[in-house]
Amino acid sequence: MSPSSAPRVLGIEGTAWAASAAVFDAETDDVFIETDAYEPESGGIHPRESAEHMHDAIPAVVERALDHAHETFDGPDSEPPVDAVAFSRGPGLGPCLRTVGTAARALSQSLGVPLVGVNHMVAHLEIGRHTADFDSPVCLNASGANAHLLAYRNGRYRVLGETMDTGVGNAIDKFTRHVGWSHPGGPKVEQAAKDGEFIDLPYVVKGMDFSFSGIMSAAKQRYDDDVAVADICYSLQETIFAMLTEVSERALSLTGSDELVLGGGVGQNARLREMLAAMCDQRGADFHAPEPRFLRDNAGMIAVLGAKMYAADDTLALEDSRVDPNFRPDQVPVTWRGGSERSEDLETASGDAKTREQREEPELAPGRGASRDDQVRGAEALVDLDPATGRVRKRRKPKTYRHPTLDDRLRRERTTLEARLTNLARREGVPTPVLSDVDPREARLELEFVGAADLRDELGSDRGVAYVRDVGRHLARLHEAGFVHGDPTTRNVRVNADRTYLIDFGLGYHTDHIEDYAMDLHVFDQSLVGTADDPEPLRDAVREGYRDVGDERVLERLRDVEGRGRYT
Ligand SMILES: C[C@@H](O)[C@H](NC(=O)OP(=O)(O)OC[C@H]1O[C@@H](n2cnc3c(N)ncnc32)[C@H](O)[C@@H]1O)C(=O)O
Ligand SMILES: Nc1ncnc2c1ncn2[C@@H]1O[C@H](COP(=O)(O)OP(=O)(O)OP(=O)(O)O)[C@@H](O)[C@H]1O
Ligand SMILES: [Fe+2]
Repeated sequence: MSPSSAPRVLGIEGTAWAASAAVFDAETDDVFIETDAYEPESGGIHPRESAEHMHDAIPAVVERALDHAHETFDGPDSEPPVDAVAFSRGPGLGPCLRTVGTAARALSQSLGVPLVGVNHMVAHLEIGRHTADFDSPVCLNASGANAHLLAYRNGRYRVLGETMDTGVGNAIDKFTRHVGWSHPGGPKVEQAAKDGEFIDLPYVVKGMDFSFSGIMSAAKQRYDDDVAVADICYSLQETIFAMLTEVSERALSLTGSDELVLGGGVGQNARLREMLAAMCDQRGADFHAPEPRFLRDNAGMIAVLGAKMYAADDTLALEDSRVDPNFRPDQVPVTWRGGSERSEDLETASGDAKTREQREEPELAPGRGASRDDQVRGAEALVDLDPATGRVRKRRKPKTYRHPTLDDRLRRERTTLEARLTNLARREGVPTPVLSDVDPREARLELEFVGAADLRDELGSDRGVAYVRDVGRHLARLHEAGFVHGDPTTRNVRVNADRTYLIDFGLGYHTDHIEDYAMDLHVFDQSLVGTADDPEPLRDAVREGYRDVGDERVLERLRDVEGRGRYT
């Protein structure tokens, strides 16, 4: 029997705190959700307690979902009221996942319908794509145990950037535990932030990766130093959410996408949504956040993605249905996109996106005439080419989503750093644009125009591998000299027939830590994965180039960075 094209699917979720069951009917687009939340009496989530909660609560929520399925089913009584059972296979807490996996297997057998194993993080993304009716958005997952940026490319959701330590919700919850507030802390911080004023806290982004450990220790320290808790909450939100918004903008800029969706429990925060909406508005992109019941953990998103997977025949044999606490979104072969799914829309939508990108981001080419067209919009800056002088003027414009104090600080600091490190890199033998003027107060630079194209657009050319090898050598030279680029992406490299230039050093800094050097390579690696059709030979090439000049220990550390499961 071939899968129904408008299936009805029962979903079960239980990765951490939400014991949840849902029924999705693809025909009516109706999603019925029943959730029983685990609320720890003290501290954070205890894996064993929450598994017990799953054990006690799952049967009841499943029963209510099944009742609903029966009530809304107009087929014969002899047939099951759903076509498949979908469940969260991971990531999540092992004991919880196993409880839910067992329930899902039993149910699929007793109903006599196939089992579908859903990646929880991909479900957070797909529910946004489903409710927005977007085609190929960048997705910001802002949940408790995770925080990452995903974009679809060649059959997978690629991780463009992610937290280097804890998930965003967990970071906030750790602060509120320190203050003595009960779990979950996110809503309490949102409430307390209403009466706060801005104080400086560490702001850490590395390309499209980011880290919360510095800001969380600083926040706890401020609390111990008697700084008003409202001010800390307000500033935590302003800083953390600005980081997430900035990396989202960078992902839009790098991929050329003009659609952003939000997923995850922290997405219920109004200030985060406001910032993302303002950023998208400022750059002419579309933003969508699903309704709150689809943002926090819920079985509705599992049922919706389960239905897409079921329609694509992507079901699991019982013996292959093991759960996986470290299940990464980029491990999932995406079977349900393209092909049958809205292929016409796919074409039109990507066509539109291209037109928009061409309008906003015309190729920079010297001597192309019409000055108004010679403007490129990066994630941070507007870059104008003056055809008369062959120079570019780069201006970091104020970002309306950011608190003005933070915005001012970042734009000035980065402009100063960019000027200094661009020159320093050239002294180390790395081709960079010659600087003719810098004005930190106005966050403005004047630079030589370099290269004929962005590396992003030349990755598939004959010289792609050679360019990338150059980048490996260049990064090694910077690291040998004691600093990092900070944002080495395929858009921050300009190339022509005989040179490979590094540009945009605004996120660079001096450091002698191997970890920072490895991170620099990791950022470039992720941008290759996000922008190349065939990234593997290029990933090898950057390592080869690095090995020519740099320290082998950095490459060893890079393997370490890649191997880290970041589900803490
Ligand atoms: C693997 C899975 O178990 C895990 N689930 C999870 O983290 O639950 P989720 O519902 O997506 O997010 C819960 C987090 O969302 C935060 N949160 C809830 N409401 C919030 C608000 N208004 N502002 C900020 N954070 C909020 C909570 O503090 C908590 O840390 C995940 O998706 O990472
Ligand atoms: N000196 C230059 N010569 C030629 N092209 C340049 C130069 N500087 C910038 N560009 C072009 O403008 C684009 C954006 O510049 P840049 O990366 O400096 O801005 P940004 O806003 O910091 O970008 P992002 O943060 O997205 O990397 C580059 O990808 C490149 O195409
Ligand atoms: Fe989640």
